[in-house]
Amino acid sequence: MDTVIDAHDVSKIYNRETIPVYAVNNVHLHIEKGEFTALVGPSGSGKTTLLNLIGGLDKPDNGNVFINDLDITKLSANELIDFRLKNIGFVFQSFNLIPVLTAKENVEFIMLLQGVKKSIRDARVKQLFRQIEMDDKVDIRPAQLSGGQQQRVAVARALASKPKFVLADEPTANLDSKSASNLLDIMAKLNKEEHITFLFSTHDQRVIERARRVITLVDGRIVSDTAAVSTKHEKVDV
Ligand SMILES: Nc1ncnc2c1ncn2[C@@H]1O[C@H](COP(=O)(O)OP(=O)(O)OP(=O)(O)O)[C@@H](O)[C@H]1O
Repeated sequence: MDTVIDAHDVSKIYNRETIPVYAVNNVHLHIEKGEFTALVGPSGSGKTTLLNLIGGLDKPDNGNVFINDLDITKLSANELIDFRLKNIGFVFQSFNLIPVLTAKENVEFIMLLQGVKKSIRDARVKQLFRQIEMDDKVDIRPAQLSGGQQQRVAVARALASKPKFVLADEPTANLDSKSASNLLDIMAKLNKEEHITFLFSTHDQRVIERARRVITLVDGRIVSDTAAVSTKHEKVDV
């Protein structure tokens, strides 16, 4: 098995000095290459905090986060920035595209920061826009795109530097059901055909139904971990 994410006994405690909040509480989580996994749970159960710890956007108070065997909790702030840029794709609830850039420029941006040469950038952008089925929208700015189209561009941007995995925090929260379903189709296709690993948090039942593994958090702890077998879900060890 090819483990991409190994969160080991990870905790994040807010307000330690007053009334402590155990946002993530002794969590162990393994994600293998090629997974399509949903993180679910009530509001405030720690989904965003856990994704931020795995993505190196925040540091745990206890425990370690290994990404392909590298303990990212040991990296300095600058090393983490570089590591994230090369290894992790992020998709946010609110799309977070840069408004003054076109769709193509948004997708190209990280490759420009990495000094990727133009011919390679152009080929990658072309391939990504084909994959998100938006070849005809490359030169359009985010404000002229629908929410669903903006989120598809955000997925393309997340994939631009060929990350080891994509973290998506409530990617369909701001989408109507047709756009949400379309986004899921594209993510599922990228997962199936390109073996892209996705870990996403969601409240959306339609998204949960599409996941192949569903991990439930309550009060910062994993309370269930189920693997889908065709349309059924089968319990696995937590
Ligand atoms: N910066 C912070 N300072 C203090 N408490 C925080 C902070 N961020 C999150 N929390 C608390 O940590 C807990 C987990 O929050 P988190 O945002 O991770 O939950 P969530 O499952 O993503 O919620 P939602 O589904 O509403 O987005 C909550 O009790 C929240 O109030």
